[in-house]
Amino acid sequence: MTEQSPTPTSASRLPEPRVARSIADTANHHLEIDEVTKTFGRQQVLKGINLHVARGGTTAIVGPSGSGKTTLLRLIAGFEAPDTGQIMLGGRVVAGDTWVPAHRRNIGYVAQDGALFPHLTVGQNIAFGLDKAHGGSRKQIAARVEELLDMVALDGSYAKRRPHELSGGQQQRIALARAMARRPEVMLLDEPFSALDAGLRVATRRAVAKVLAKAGVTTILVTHDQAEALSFADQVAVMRGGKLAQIGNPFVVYTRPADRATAEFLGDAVILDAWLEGSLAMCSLGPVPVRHPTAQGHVQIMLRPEQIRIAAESPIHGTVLDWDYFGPESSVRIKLADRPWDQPVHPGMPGGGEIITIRHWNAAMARKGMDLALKVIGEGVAFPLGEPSTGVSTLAE
Ligand SMILES: Nc1ncnc2c1ncn2[C@@H]1O[C@H](COP(=O)(O)OP(=O)(O)OP(=O)(O)O)[C@@H](O)[C@H]1O
Repeated sequence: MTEQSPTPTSASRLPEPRVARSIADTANHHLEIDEVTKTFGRQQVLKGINLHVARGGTTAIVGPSGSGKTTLLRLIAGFEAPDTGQIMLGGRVVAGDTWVPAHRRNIGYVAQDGALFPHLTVGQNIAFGLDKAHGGSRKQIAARVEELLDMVALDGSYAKRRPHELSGGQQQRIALARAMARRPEVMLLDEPFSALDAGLRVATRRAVAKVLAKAGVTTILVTHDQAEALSFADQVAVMRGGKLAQIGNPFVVYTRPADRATAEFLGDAVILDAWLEGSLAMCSLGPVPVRHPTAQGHVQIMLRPEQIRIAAESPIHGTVLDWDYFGPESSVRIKLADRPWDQPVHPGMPGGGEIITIRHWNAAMARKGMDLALKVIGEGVAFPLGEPSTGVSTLAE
């Protein structure tokens, strides 16, 4: 192979990435948000949102604080009106040329703190969610409250308790029961688990997901917790600065993020300079295959830390700098060896020596100063040079 200079296929030449509106087929859309914008004062909070949600599907909107997630949820609920664009529910325009008020949209809403009425019992809180059509006699209301309690896996005796006599997770389940009382077709969950501690959070999230899936309710969860988004939803929409940067299934957005900022937001990322020809990137971890590269030449390649394994033998080496022990795994900081591969050197290519962080289950494998052989599993993702980093969760230094 002869030495080549970098070709001018750089970031500036690349078209704006197109973000598909949905991963579902068009016929199955329950909620359709098209070109929606919203400005508060002089701040444009939503800058042209396109998102389609399948009937009965679960979409997580994930993004940093202030990116516009709650605003979008409030527009769907009908608490705010978009400046431009259109929102359709079940094929009917609810915001745009016509306006359907919140109470006529058949949408349930659960807020971060559940917002239960402290002076009412659990039963009264849930019954509050029943309108006249679903209410009926006292006996019928009591039966429906019990049914809703059962739906969220709490027995009927809870109806007499007051909210302060419940755990945080139980309060959130009551808030969900109240929101389910009118049999909504769509449920909007605005960070409903964020006030719960880690263990309760996972259990409550599972319980809520089960209830909603069983009832076939189309669900949108807003969260700034990437792990929660990836585990809860069948479609993840990544929001940044009032735009959706990527929409895809959890596996795709995690393993093939559309850009560097999305990669870093969704989890730890090892990012290295690389030289890409065709679908093979040369970097300090050796040759790494890249699927559907959007750039060539000098790029940055992204790998998830779990893709970098300690091998019995490999031409790629690194020295352990230090590590953090987390019980089931350790996070190991490694300085890669200088120029570990026998390939032509391209201008702008690293000569090795970068510091990366990987994870390993066996802390004994990683002592300071130890020389480790490394190999890469799976494919990397190439980003054109010059993509800004969010500065979040970057493991490569
Ligand atoms: N009613 C309002 N009036 C003025 N500004 C608002 C209003 N609602 C939201 N904003 C602003 O819009 C921006 C986006 O807010 P939003 O609550 O939608 O973000 P978010 O992504 O949900 O954030 P967080 O994760 O912190 O809840 C923020 O800068 C916020 O201050």
